[in-house]
Amino acid sequence: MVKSNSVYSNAYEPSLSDYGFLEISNLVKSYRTPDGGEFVVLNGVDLTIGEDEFISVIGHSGCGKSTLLKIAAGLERATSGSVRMEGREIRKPGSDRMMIFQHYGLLPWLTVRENIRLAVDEVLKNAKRSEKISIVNEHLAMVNLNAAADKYPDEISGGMKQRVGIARALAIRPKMLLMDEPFGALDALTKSKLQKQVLDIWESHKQAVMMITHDVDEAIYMSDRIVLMTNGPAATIGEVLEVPFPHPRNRQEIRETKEYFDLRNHALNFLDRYFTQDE
Ligand SMILES: Nc1ncnc2c1ncn2[C@@H]1O[C@H](COP(=O)(O)OP(=O)(O)OP(=O)(O)O)[C@@H](O)[C@H]1O
Repeated sequence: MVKSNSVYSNAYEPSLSDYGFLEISNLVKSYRTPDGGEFVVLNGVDLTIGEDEFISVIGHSGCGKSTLLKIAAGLERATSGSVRMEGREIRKPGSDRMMIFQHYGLLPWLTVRENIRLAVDEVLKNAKRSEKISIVNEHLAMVNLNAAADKYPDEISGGMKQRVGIARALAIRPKMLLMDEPFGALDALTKSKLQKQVLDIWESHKQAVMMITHDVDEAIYMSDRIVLMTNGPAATIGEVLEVPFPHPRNRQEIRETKEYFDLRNHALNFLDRYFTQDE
């Protein structure tokens, strides 16, 4: 059931009950071209994600990573094949899945607090006012944004905006987080702090996560498995690597291990191979 061609697949063995939460089967996505032809973006993607599993997806630009994430979010439909969450076909966006984008997606005319509150209002329609206020406050505190709660997005830094996006996504307690290069626009220090913060939150809440990244170190530090995509058009999953480090992880400590070095080189060599094919 688990697609894993990895040389590392014996290093970390999650139990079978971890699997089957999100199931992507034989997924094909193509677009009509202006001349009436067909442009196949994804061809035959099979992937199963556990309900508390953190998956990273890496691949060269244009291979269809965002398309895959959008299909899982219900923002795009597959051309054929299926994407099921807890056995039900995903056909449209739902509050059980939340997306976090690289470019924040905040509403500029609402304050930090109001941006989070809006999502809570939309999803937890029947909750009491006091309950909603306390959920917003809890999530503001979780990402250390109490002091910025009444500021507008253009009054805060990129890292803070991304924290608002994360708090907003988490506040509605989705079963799955879909993150499209969530740290891509941040400076190195902010990125590292926020990666740790997201991992801390994930370790205490344990949702399914699918995160697109271009950063192999980020993928190894954060995820349980790393999905390596082949190049497009007609991209598919080339390999799935198991990350053999238990959570919580210490970034410095794991970096000094041979397993880290081998895993990193394996992923980079895979990407180099595909890059070279393109040249
Ligand atoms: N609505 C659309 N109509 C036609 N082609 C599309 C559409 N959306 C995406 N594509 C094409 O699908 C391919 C995959 O795009 P996608 O954004 O999923 O790639 P990606 O791997 O996420 O890229 P990047 O890493 O650069 O963000 C690209 O060639 C893109 O031009």
